[in-house]
Order: sequence, then structure tokens, then C-alpha cells
Amino acid sequence: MNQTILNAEELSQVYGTITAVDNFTVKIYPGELVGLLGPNGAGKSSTMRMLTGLVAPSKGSVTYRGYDIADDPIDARRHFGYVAEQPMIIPYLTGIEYVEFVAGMYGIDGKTAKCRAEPYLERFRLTGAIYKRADQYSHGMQQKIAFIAQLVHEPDLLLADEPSVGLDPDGILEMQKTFREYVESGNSILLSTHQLEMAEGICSRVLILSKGVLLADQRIDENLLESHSNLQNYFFSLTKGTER
Ligand SMILES: Nc1ncnc2c1ncn2[C@@H]1O[C@H](COP(=O)(O)OP(=O)(O)OP(=O)(O)O)[C@@H](O)[C@H]1O
Repeated sequence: MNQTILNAEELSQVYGTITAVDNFTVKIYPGELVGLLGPNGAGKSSTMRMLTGLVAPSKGSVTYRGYDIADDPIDARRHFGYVAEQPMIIPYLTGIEYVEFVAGMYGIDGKTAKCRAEPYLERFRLTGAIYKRADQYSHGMQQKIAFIAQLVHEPDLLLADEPSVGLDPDGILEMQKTFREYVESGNSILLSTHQLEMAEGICSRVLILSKGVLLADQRIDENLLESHSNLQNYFFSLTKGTER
């Protein structure tokens, strides 16, 4: 089996005169929780959209376990889940129908999907709401159900773009706990976030983008914390004055 879960090579995204992402190259391995950090407009969401195949890159390639997202999209997609910045739900489905619908796209039957989702539904206190239509959910509840739906096919890698925005404090804690457990079981997460304190607490490695350029691919280790005290100081030492 290919040990690298994600291999992104020289990805670029150009919108007119703006180079949103410039030659982004990264590998992600099993058991890693990698933070994708950067100021507003740095190119984090553009990177996520290219990694998921939602948008074709202007240049470069993305493979999951060796499957190219452009050439072998079905095999590549089995290996990752994607939690978008805005919750992707289907308003006229109930919460549980939505979870089953997403699972069905990966060939998972409804009973298995419900069974796998149940511990997460309990954890996120959604059990009582799963038979309500998703358009009756609050933003936070929609985000939680969208998150759970992406875990049911048990992807090797979860790509999460600001997944905790709009969650209540309890939801944020439960999401962090879920992330930790997910990587402890050998899976990986790429987490785009502005919450540097959270990133320092849970990430093993961070990627720092500014103006579309990857400024750092850095382990969060004793050396980093000794030299900069915390991730926030390191982040600002690289990005201050580089915003678009
Ligand atoms: N569809 C688009 N068309 C034109 N320009 C775009 C498009 N999407 C993003 N951009 C531009 O690309 C750059 C990167 O945007 P992107 O949304 O990827 O940044 P980000 O790091 O996710 O920002 P934020 O932290 O504010 O969410 C910005 O200058 C943005 O204006």
C-alpha cells in the first residue's frame, strides 16, 4: 500500500490576474494532523478546493493513495472526506437521510451508515434531531451533521475547512476530541483554521500560506516552541506584512 495518503505536487490556481495558490507541494502521511494556516486571502480555501477536485488546478496534480483525483476520481475520493467552510447539506432531507445519502455515494448501505454515525450523533447531541429536516437545523447543527456525514465512509484523510466556525463551545471540544481519536487510529486530517491556539494544541505539523505561497511546512515540536514560545509568534514572524 502507498504510505503517502495525499501527494499534492506543484498545485497552482490562477484567477485572472491573481495567483491564489502558487506551486503548492505537500505530502500527508498516516496519523498526521496538519494545520493549514494563513491570513485572509492566503489561498487556503482555494487549496482545499483543488485538493478535493471541486476545482481543477491551473497546474499541478493531486493523488490519494496513488490515485489521481483528475484521472481516477472515484478511487481517489474513497480515501478522503471534505468538510467545507459552509455546511453542505440537502435542505429537504432529514439529518439521518443526509448521512445515509452521503454514505450511499461510497457504496455504504443505510443500516451500516446509521450504525457508524450513531456514536458521533450522540457525541454531538444530535440524536434527538436526526428525523428533522436539515433546513430546520441551526448553522452549528448543519455543520455537525455535514462533519459526521464525511466520517461514515471512514476516509484515510479528512480535509476540513474551518469546520468549527459556528459551533458552540461544547461542539468545538467534541470536534477536537474526534480529530484526536481519528488520527490516533492511523487516519489523517488537514485542518484549515485561523485558530492558532487550537492548532498548536492539536496539530502535529502546520503549513503556513501567505499570498498563495507556502512559507513553512513545520512540525510543532519542542524546537519550535523553544525558539518562538508559541505557534502564534511563529505565525506572525512569517506572515506579518505579507497579507494581500
Ligand atoms: N472564484 C474566485 N475568483 C476570483 N478570485 C478568487 C476566487 N476565489 C478566491 N479568489 C481569490 O484568491 C485569493 C485566495 O482566496 P482564498 O479564499 O483561497 O483564501 P483563504 O486563505 O481561504 O481566505 P480566508 O481566510 O479569508 O477564508 C484571494 O485573493 C481571493 O480573492
